[in-house]
Amino acid sequence: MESWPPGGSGPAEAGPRLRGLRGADLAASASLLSGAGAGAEAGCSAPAVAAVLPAGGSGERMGVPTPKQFCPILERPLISYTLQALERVSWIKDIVVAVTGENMEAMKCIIQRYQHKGISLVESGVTRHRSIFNGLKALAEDQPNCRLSKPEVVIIHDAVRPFVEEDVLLKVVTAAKEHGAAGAIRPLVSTVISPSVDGCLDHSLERARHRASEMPQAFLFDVIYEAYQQCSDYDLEFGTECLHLALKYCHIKAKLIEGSPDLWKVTYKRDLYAAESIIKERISQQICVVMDAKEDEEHVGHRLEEMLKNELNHVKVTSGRDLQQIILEQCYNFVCVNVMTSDFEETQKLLNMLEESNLSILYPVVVISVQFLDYESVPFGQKMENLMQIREFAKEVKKTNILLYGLLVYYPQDEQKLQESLRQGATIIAALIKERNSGLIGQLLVA
Ligand SMILES: Nc1ccn([C@@H]2O[C@H](COP(=O)(O)OP(=O)(O)OP(=O)(O)O)[C@@H](O)[C@H]2O)c(=O)n1
Ligand SMILES: O=C(CO)[C@H](O)[C@H](O)COP(=O)(O)O
Repeated sequence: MESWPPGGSGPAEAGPRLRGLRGADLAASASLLSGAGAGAEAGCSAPAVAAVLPAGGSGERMGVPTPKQFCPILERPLISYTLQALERVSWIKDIVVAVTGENMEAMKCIIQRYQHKGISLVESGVTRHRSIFNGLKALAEDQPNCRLSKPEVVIIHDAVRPFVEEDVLLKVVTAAKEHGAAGAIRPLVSTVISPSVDGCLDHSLERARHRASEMPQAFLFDVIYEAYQQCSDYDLEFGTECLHLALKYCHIKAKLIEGSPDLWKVTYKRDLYAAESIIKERISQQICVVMDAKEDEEHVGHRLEEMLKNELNHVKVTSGRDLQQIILEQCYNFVCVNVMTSDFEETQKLLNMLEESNLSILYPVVVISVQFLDYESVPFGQKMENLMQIREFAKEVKKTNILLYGLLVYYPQDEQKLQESLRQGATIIAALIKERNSGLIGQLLVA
């Protein structure tokens, strides 16, 4: 049988006390965990994996009335981003979310509105540990009315850490299968010191020898469930570390896995701004340019596309020849360049397609309709009258989370001036996409 890691350093250290499972033969790749791929053919078993998300806190440190897991980022509650991050991992079978009775209905609405799948809800407890314990009970077979099946490995992840990636989940699950428990860590940013009762420094820890414990963490289910069953009321009330419970009650030394900086826990108000910036940056990496004219190296629309490519060199600019495919690839930014006409026919076609695709359920989609201000072709007044319709279109599509903006690019005869207009246009497009400001929808900006 193929062992893991491939070419690894022999058998694992002494296993967890409760192990009795499959020893060091690990399901250790995503394909293996989803039951496909070479490892599966070789006969290694993929562990059944579930996740528990504590989401029953009140977010006191954030200082706003809404618990932070329900605070909106780009108009979508924070917890929905975390659910999205977990549910896209195909080998996580069940996700149990612990929320307060008071927020149960709100949570159901979030699940429905953002089309989350495979989520079960349980009532949270008065502390984080109690909420996690309730989540675990929903997965344990010894509980009455248990509808879910007991996983071999359970991931525990805070609902307020939205940027968890599949690779770190895979690492903690793989390590948990081998060691019984595993958790993500980060280097300490500040030195940890211990004050004495009189408020003076008692001692300080050597920063390089300590780490911050983050999430996700993963455990053999039997290990962590037993730890919670055994642990004291004091632990349930004041404890902050699940890995510690596994150590204290099951003698499991968790494997520590280096995590990425994005794993941090949204705690203070400024963290919401940071999370919003990260999300905006992630969805602004690709722009699709749709044109109403045939391909022609010379025409002004093509020159604008080239300008976008040159000015925004960190962004992928694609042409919208295969729009369906681009929508499927989850591009959230569209520039509709109208060279031939001064109406919104082409823009409307694009908007219809976007609405049908449901692309904007999770993120606001930006559409910028570009027109050229060429005074010679159509009388200016008439053109403006047509263009002002953008206000109504923008109001309408905002309901489906599409942000529509207009951009008029001055098109003079003078080559140098035209070049400057196109550069300005590219800068405005970049700013609209980066900011996703819903206050500017329906505006006709001029480059
Ligand atoms: N009784 C509790 C307390 C906390 N949590 C959850 O545990 C995670 C991490 O806890 P923390 O950041 O401390 O959240 P809060 O307790 O909400 O924040 P604060 O300590 O600022 O009040 C959050 O997803 C939070 O909702 C929970 O499920 N049940
Ligand atoms: O980082 C963690 C390690 O387990 C936990 O998320 C953290 O300890 C939660 O504690 P608190 O609820 O006090 O913020």
